[in-house]
Order: sequence, then C-alpha cells, then structure tokens
Amino acid sequence: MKRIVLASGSPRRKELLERLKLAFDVRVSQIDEDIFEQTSPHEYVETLAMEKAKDVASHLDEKAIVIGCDTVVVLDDKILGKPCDDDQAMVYLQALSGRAHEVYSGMAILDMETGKQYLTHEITTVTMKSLNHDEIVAYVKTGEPADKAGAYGIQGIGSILVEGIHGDYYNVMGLPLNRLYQGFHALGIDYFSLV
Ligand SMILES: Cc1cn([C@H]2C[C@H](O)[C@@H](COP(=O)(O)OP(=O)(O)OP(=O)(O)O)O2)c(=O)[nH]c1=O
Repeated sequence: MKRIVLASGSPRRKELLERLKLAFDVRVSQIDEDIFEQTSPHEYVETLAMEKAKDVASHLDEKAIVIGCDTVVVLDDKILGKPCDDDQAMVYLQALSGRAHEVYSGMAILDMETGKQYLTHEITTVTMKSLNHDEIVAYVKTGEPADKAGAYGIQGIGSILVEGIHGDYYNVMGLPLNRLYQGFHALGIDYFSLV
C-alpha cells in the first residue's frame, strides 16, 4: 500500500482529502514562502506547491506520495495571499467587493518510489457581492479572513459574501480534487485501489 503524505498545515486541505476516504499523514513544510518572487500567478502557485512537496519529501524516512499545494487570489493581475493583519484583510475585501476575481491553486504530486512528478494549477472565478464598510468590519472581526488567501473563506461565513462561482469549488478551498485525481492517473496511481 502506498503511503500518502499531505504536505500542508491547512485544515481545509486535510478536510478535503479526508472526503476522498484516503489514508494519509500530514506533514507541514517549513519553507519560507516570502522568499519566492511573485512571477505570474500560475508560475508562483506551482513553484510554491512543488517547493512545499519537495521540502516535506526530503524529511520523510520512507518513500511516499507527497501532495503540496498553494492557493492565492488574483485581482487585476495582483496576487493576494494571506493578509498580514486585519487592516490588510479590510483592504483586500474592499478591493474584492462587487467584483470577479480568480483563485489559483498550484498542486504538486511527487511519487518518491517512481521518481515521477505531476505539477499543475487550477483557476476558479469567484464573484463577490458588493460589501459595505460595516459588513467588511464585521466579517474581519470574526477572525475568519486571517489565515486565508484573499481574506475570505468560501466554505465558512465567507459563503454569504459570494455571489457566484465558475469552476472547481474545492480549488477555492485550497485543493482541486478533480486535478488530484487526474494527477494520480497521470502518475499511474489507481485511486480506487487506495480507498
Ligand atoms: C480563497 C480561500 C482560501 N482558503 C485558504 C486555503 C489555504 O489554506 C489558504 C492559502 O494559504 P496557502 O499558503 O496556500 O496554505 P496554508 O498556509 O494554509 O497551508 P500550507 O502552506 O501549509 O499548505 O487559504 C480557504 O480556506 N477558503 C477560501 O475561500
């Protein structure tokens, strides 16, 4: 049985992988995300996903399939990561208010046994309703924006701020499940033999 390791400290990614009924361990990468240059969004999220996966793989004592991800929000070609504080969360939400933006997740899958790698990204468009100042203040106060790209969580209270979505919902939450399945297939890993 192949061992699967999720290279992420994100509780959302853990929750999503659990939905696929796979047995897996979680290891959190120690890379410093701030040292990576913000190139184009897809290059950026793919680079970070691969670096997280490689870092975790390098610390494992046995071979595994390692999954790394990175998620950002992109508005007018600008990358919005996790807000550094409440003020930045307010600025992000003001900018996103009443507009459509893209959510990019990069995903890297490393099969340490075969040495094969799969690297991809998924893009989902999210339209946010117009938010007034009081709503933004109240939402930031809930604490939900703090650890989320773009300062909102579509799966939580943030769901009431979202008017529409085009594409993979799970990608917005941080782990594009359909791509994951495609990646397993591309690497010759039979998902249904793992469940
Ligand atoms: C837009 C959006 C992001 N997010 C989250 C997913 C990610 O956890 C987070 C983006 O930060 P990431 O840097 O991608 O991930 P992380 O720091 O949480 O975990 P790790 O680096 O260890 O893998 O934003 C939501 O939960 N809901 C949303 O609607």
